[in-house]
Amino acid sequence: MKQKEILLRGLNMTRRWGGLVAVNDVSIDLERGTIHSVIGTNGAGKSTLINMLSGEFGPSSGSVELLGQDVTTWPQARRARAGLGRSYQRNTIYPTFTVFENCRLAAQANVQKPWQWWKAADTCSASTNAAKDAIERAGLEHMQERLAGMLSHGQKRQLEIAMCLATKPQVLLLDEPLAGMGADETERMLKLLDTLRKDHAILLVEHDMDAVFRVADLITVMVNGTKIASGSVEFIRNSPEVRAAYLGEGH
Ligand SMILES: Nc1ncnc2c1ncn2[C@@H]1O[C@H](COP(=O)(O)OP(=O)(O)OP(=O)(O)O)[C@@H](O)[C@H]1O
Repeated sequence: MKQKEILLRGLNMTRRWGGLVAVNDVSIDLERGTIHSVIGTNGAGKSTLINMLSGEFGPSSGSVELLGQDVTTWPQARRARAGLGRSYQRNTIYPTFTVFENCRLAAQANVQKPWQWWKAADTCSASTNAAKDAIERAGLEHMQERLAGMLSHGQKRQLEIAMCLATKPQVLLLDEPLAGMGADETERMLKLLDTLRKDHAILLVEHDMDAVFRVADLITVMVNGTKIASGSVEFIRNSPEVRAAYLGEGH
Protein backbone atom coordinates (compact mmCIF):
# COMPACT_ATOMS: atom_id res chain seq x y z
CA MET A 1 0.00 0.00 0.00
CA LYS A 2 1.18 3.53 -0.77
CA GLN A 3 2.74 5.31 2.19
CA LYS A 4 0.83 8.37 3.42
CA GLU A 5 2.81 11.56 2.95
CA ILE A 6 1.62 14.05 5.56
CA LEU A 7 2.84 17.49 4.47
CA LEU A 8 1.11 19.64 7.08
CA ARG A 9 -0.09 18.64 10.50
CA GLY A 10 -1.95 20.68 13.10
CA LEU A 11 -1.81 19.07 16.53
CA ASN A 12 -4.28 19.82 19.32
CA MET A 13 -4.65 23.41 18.23
CA THR A 14 -6.61 25.76 20.46
CA ARG A 15 -7.13 29.47 19.89
CA ARG A 16 -8.69 31.75 22.46
CA TRP A 17 -9.84 35.31 21.95
CA GLY A 18 -10.27 36.56 25.53
CA GLY A 19 -12.95 34.32 26.99
CA LEU A 20 -14.01 32.89 23.60
CA VAL A 21 -12.55 29.58 22.44
CA ALA A 22 -12.63 29.96 18.64
CA VAL A 23 -10.90 26.61 18.02
CA ASN A 24 -10.84 23.95 20.68
CA ASP A 25 -8.22 21.18 20.60
CA VAL A 26 -8.42 20.47 16.86
CA SER A 27 -5.93 18.23 15.06
CA ILE A 28 -5.76 17.87 11.30
CA ASP A 29 -3.47 16.12 8.79
CA LEU A 30 -3.02 17.25 5.20
CA GLU A 31 -1.67 14.55 2.93
CA ARG A 32 -0.20 14.83 -0.57
CA GLY A 33 -2.71 13.78 -3.20
CA THR A 34 -5.67 14.66 -1.01
CA ILE A 35 -8.23 17.43 -0.78
CA HIS A 36 -9.24 17.77 2.85
CA SER A 37 -12.24 20.02 3.29
CA VAL A 38 -13.21 21.76 6.52
CA ILE A 39 -16.86 22.66 6.79
CA GLY A 40 -18.98 24.20 9.50
CA THR A 41 -21.55 26.89 10.08
CA ASN A 42 -20.65 30.59 10.40
CA GLY A 43 -18.32 31.19 13.32
CA ALA A 44 -17.40 27.50 13.65
CA GLY A 45 -13.68 28.37 13.64
CA LYS A 46 -12.68 27.46 10.05
CA SER A 47 -10.84 30.72 9.28
CA THR A 48 -9.17 30.66 12.68
CA LEU A 49 -7.96 27.14 11.93
CA ILE A 50 -6.58 28.10 8.52
CA ASN A 51 -4.92 31.20 10.03
CA MET A 52 -3.12 29.10 12.64
CA LEU A 53 -1.92 26.67 9.96
CA SER A 54 -0.72 29.45 7.64
CA GLY A 55 1.01 31.39 10.43
CA GLU A 56 -1.18 34.49 10.38
CA PHE A 57 -1.24 34.02 14.13
CA GLY A 58 -0.12 31.28 16.48
CA PRO A 59 -2.30 28.89 18.45
CA SER A 60 -2.89 29.56 22.15
CA SER A 61 -1.80 25.96 22.59
CA GLY A 62 -0.96 23.08 20.28
CA SER A 63 1.49 22.93 17.39
CA VAL A 64 1.91 22.96 13.61
CA GLU A 65 4.33 20.76 11.63
CA LEU A 66 5.26 21.48 8.02
CA LEU A 67 7.12 18.71 6.17
CA GLY A 68 7.98 17.13 9.51
CA GLN A 69 9.38 20.32 11.04
CA ASP A 70 7.83 22.18 13.96
CA VAL A 71 6.86 25.59 12.53
CA THR A 72 4.53 26.71 15.34
CA THR A 73 6.53 29.87 16.04
CA TRP A 74 7.34 30.65 12.39
CA PRO A 75 5.67 33.69 10.83
CA GLN A 76 3.64 33.32 7.67
CA ALA A 77 6.41 34.46 5.28
CA ARG A 78 8.83 31.83 6.56
CA ARG A 79 6.21 29.10 6.27
CA ALA A 80 5.44 30.29 2.75
CA ARG A 81 9.09 29.97 1.75
CA ALA A 82 9.12 26.47 3.22
CA GLY A 83 6.27 25.34 0.96
CA LEU A 84 2.99 26.58 2.43
CA GLY A 85 0.72 28.43 0.00
CA ARG A 86 -2.48 30.19 0.88
CA SER A 87 -5.28 31.94 -0.94
CA TYR A 88 -7.49 34.43 0.84
CA GLN A 89 -11.21 35.18 1.05
CA ARG A 90 -10.34 38.76 0.19
CA ASN A 91 -8.94 39.87 -3.15
CA THR A 92 -5.17 40.23 -3.01
CA ILE A 93 -4.44 40.98 -6.66
CA TYR A 94 -3.14 44.23 -8.18
CA PRO A 95 -5.87 45.28 -10.64
CA THR A 96 -3.64 47.53 -12.76
CA PHE A 97 -1.06 44.79 -13.36
CA THR A 98 -1.46 41.98 -15.85
CA VAL A 99 -2.16 38.37 -14.89
CA PHE A 100 1.48 37.57 -15.63
CA GLU A 101 2.83 40.49 -13.58
CA ASN A 102 0.67 39.55 -10.61
CA CYS A 103 2.04 36.01 -10.69
CA ARG A 104 5.63 37.16 -11.10
CA LEU A 105 5.29 39.52 -8.15
CA ALA A 106 3.89 36.70 -6.05
CA ALA A 107 6.86 34.52 -7.04
CA GLN A 108 9.38 37.28 -6.29
CA ALA A 109 7.82 38.18 -2.97
CA ASN A 110 8.41 34.63 -1.81
CA VAL A 111 12.18 34.80 -2.30
CA GLN A 112 14.24 35.60 0.77
CA LYS A 113 16.42 38.13 -1.04
CA PRO A 114 14.88 41.56 -0.65
CA TRP A 115 17.56 43.09 -2.91
CA GLN A 116 16.02 41.20 -5.83
CA TRP A 117 13.33 43.84 -5.77
CA TRP A 118 15.97 46.24 -7.08
CA LYS A 119 16.62 44.14 -10.16
CA ALA A 120 14.63 44.73 -13.33
CA ALA A 121 11.84 42.25 -12.82
CA ASP A 122 12.14 40.68 -16.27
CA THR A 123 15.77 39.70 -15.64
CA CYS A 124 14.69 37.55 -12.76
CA SER A 125 14.24 34.37 -14.72
CA ALA A 126 13.34 32.11 -11.79
CA SER A 127 10.33 34.27 -10.96
CA THR A 128 9.37 34.55 -14.61
CA ASN A 129 9.47 30.79 -15.04
CA ALA A 130 7.54 30.20 -11.83
CA ALA A 131 4.90 32.69 -12.99
CA LYS A 132 4.58 31.08 -16.44
CA ASP A 133 4.33 27.62 -14.96
CA ALA A 134 1.68 28.74 -12.45
CA ILE A 135 -0.38 30.48 -15.14
CA GLU A 136 -0.34 27.35 -17.25
CA ARG A 137 -1.30 25.10 -14.37
CA ALA A 138 -4.17 27.41 -13.44
CA GLY A 139 -5.40 27.42 -17.06
CA LEU A 140 -4.90 31.16 -17.60
CA GLU A 141 -2.41 31.11 -20.51
CA HIS A 142 -4.84 32.76 -22.90
CA MET A 143 -5.24 35.80 -20.64
CA GLN A 144 -1.79 36.31 -19.18
CA GLU A 145 -1.42 39.78 -20.72
CA ARG A 146 -4.83 40.92 -19.57
CA LEU A 147 -5.10 43.48 -16.75
CA ALA A 148 -6.17 41.65 -13.61
CA GLY A 149 -8.81 44.27 -12.88
CA MET A 150 -10.56 43.37 -16.13
CA LEU A 151 -11.07 39.71 -15.19
CA SER A 152 -14.41 38.26 -14.18
CA HIS A 153 -14.91 37.30 -10.54
CA GLY A 154 -14.23 33.63 -11.29
CA GLN A 155 -11.09 34.42 -13.28
CA LYS A 156 -9.82 36.55 -10.39
CA ARG A 157 -10.21 33.61 -8.04
CA GLN A 158 -8.33 31.46 -10.57
CA LEU A 159 -5.61 34.11 -10.65
CA GLU A 160 -5.36 33.97 -6.87
CA ILE A 161 -4.72 30.24 -7.13
CA ALA A 162 -2.12 30.92 -9.85
CA MET A 163 -0.41 33.50 -7.59
CA CYS A 164 -0.35 30.92 -4.85
CA LEU A 165 1.13 28.31 -7.24
CA ALA A 166 3.80 30.82 -8.33
CA THR A 167 5.28 30.55 -4.84
CA LYS A 168 5.86 26.83 -5.54
CA PRO A 169 3.95 25.50 -2.55
CA GLN A 170 3.57 21.88 -1.56
CA VAL A 171 0.55 22.62 0.59
CA LEU A 172 -2.37 24.79 -0.54
CA LEU A 173 -4.66 26.38 2.03
CA LEU A 174 -7.74 27.63 0.18
CA ASP A 175 -10.24 29.83 1.97
CA GLU A 176 -13.58 29.77 0.12
CA PRO A 177 -12.24 29.70 -3.45
CA LEU A 178 -15.80 29.25 -4.78
CA ALA A 179 -17.36 32.22 -2.97
CA GLY A 180 -19.55 34.31 -5.26
CA MET A 181 -19.03 32.09 -8.32
CA GLY A 182 -21.62 31.18 -10.89
CA ALA A 183 -22.19 27.59 -12.03
CA ASP A 184 -19.71 27.65 -14.93
CA GLU A 185 -17.02 29.31 -12.85
CA THR A 186 -17.55 26.76 -10.10
CA GLU A 187 -17.14 23.91 -12.60
CA ARG A 188 -13.90 25.40 -13.88
CA MET A 189 -12.52 25.84 -10.36
CA LEU A 190 -13.48 22.31 -9.34
CA LYS A 191 -11.65 20.95 -12.39
CA LEU A 192 -8.63 23.02 -11.47
CA LEU A 193 -8.64 21.75 -7.87
CA ASP A 194 -8.95 18.21 -9.18
CA THR A 195 -5.83 18.61 -11.34
CA LEU A 196 -3.86 20.19 -8.48
CA ARG A 197 -4.73 17.38 -6.11
CA LYS A 198 -2.08 14.89 -7.20
CA ASP A 199 0.93 17.13 -6.53
CA HIS A 200 -0.23 18.93 -3.41
CA ALA A 201 -1.91 18.55 -0.07
CA ILE A 202 -4.96 20.81 -0.21
CA LEU A 203 -7.05 22.23 2.61
CA LEU A 204 -10.36 23.52 1.32
CA VAL A 205 -12.55 25.68 3.53
CA GLU A 206 -15.78 26.05 1.62
CA HIS A 207 -19.46 26.81 2.18
CA ASP A 208 -20.67 25.24 -1.08
CA MET A 209 -21.60 21.79 0.18
CA ASP A 210 -22.38 20.26 -3.21
CA ALA A 211 -18.91 21.25 -4.39
CA VAL A 212 -17.26 19.92 -1.23
CA PHE A 213 -19.00 16.57 -1.53
CA ARG A 214 -17.92 16.29 -5.15
CA VAL A 215 -14.27 17.23 -4.84
CA ALA A 216 -13.11 16.36 -1.31
CA ASP A 217 -11.38 13.13 -0.29
CA LEU A 218 -11.73 13.83 3.40
CA ILE A 219 -14.05 16.14 5.32
CA THR A 220 -13.66 17.58 8.81
CA VAL A 221 -16.76 19.08 10.37
CA MET A 222 -16.51 21.84 12.97
CA VAL A 223 -19.19 23.18 15.26
CA ASN A 224 -18.51 26.01 17.72
CA GLY A 225 -14.75 25.56 17.52
CA THR A 226 -14.82 21.81 18.05
CA LYS A 227 -14.18 19.05 15.53
CA ILE A 228 -17.26 16.84 15.69
CA ALA A 229 -16.35 14.42 12.89
CA SER A 230 -13.63 13.72 10.34
CA GLY A 231 -13.48 11.07 7.63
CA SER A 232 -14.33 10.10 4.08
CA VAL A 233 -17.15 11.76 2.17
CA GLU A 234 -19.27 8.63 2.67
CA PHE A 235 -18.57 8.57 6.40
CA ILE A 236 -19.55 12.23 6.81
CA ARG A 237 -22.60 11.85 4.58
CA ASN A 238 -23.88 9.03 6.75
CA SER A 239 -22.90 10.38 10.15
CA PRO A 240 -26.00 11.01 12.26
CA GLU A 241 -24.06 13.48 14.44
CA VAL A 242 -23.09 15.54 11.41
CA ARG A 243 -26.59 15.50 10.02
CA ALA A 244 -28.03 16.54 13.34
CA ALA A 245 -25.47 19.25 13.95
CA TYR A 246 -24.94 20.68 10.55
CA LEU A 247 -26.12 19.15 7.29
CA GLY A 248 -29.63 19.10 5.93
CA GLU A 249 -31.07 15.81 4.78
CA GLY A 250 -30.31 16.69 1.17
CA HIS A 251 -26.79 15.21 1.14
N1 LIG B 1 -9.62 38.46 15.80
C1 LIG B 1 -10.65 38.00 16.52
N2 LIG B 1 -10.95 38.52 17.71
C2 LIG B 1 -11.98 38.05 18.44
N3 LIG B 1 -12.79 37.02 18.06
C3 LIG B 1 -12.52 36.47 16.87
C4 LIG B 1 -11.45 36.91 16.03
N4 LIG B 1 -11.46 36.14 14.89
C5 LIG B 1 -12.48 35.29 15.01
N5 LIG B 1 -13.12 35.48 16.19
C6 LIG B 1 -14.28 34.71 16.66
O1 LIG B 1 -13.92 33.34 16.64
C7 LIG B 1 -15.03 32.53 16.23
C8 LIG B 1 -14.64 31.72 15.01
O2 LIG B 1 -14.49 32.61 13.90
P1 LIG B 1 -14.01 32.12 12.45
O3 LIG B 1 -13.92 33.35 11.61
O4 LIG B 1 -12.81 31.30 12.61
O5 LIG B 1 -15.22 31.21 11.99
P2 LIG B 1 -15.55 30.66 10.54
O6 LIG B 1 -15.96 29.25 10.72
O7 LIG B 1 -14.42 30.93 9.63
O8 LIG B 1 -16.79 31.54 10.13
P3 LIG B 1 -17.28 32.00 8.66
O9 LIG B 1 -17.80 30.77 7.98
O10 LIG B 1 -18.38 32.98 8.97
O11 LIG B 1 -16.11 32.63 7.95
C9 LIG B 1 -16.19 33.49 15.98
O12 LIG B 1 -17.00 33.53 17.14
C10 LIG B 1 -15.51 34.82 15.76
O13 LIG B 1 -16.34 35.90 16.14
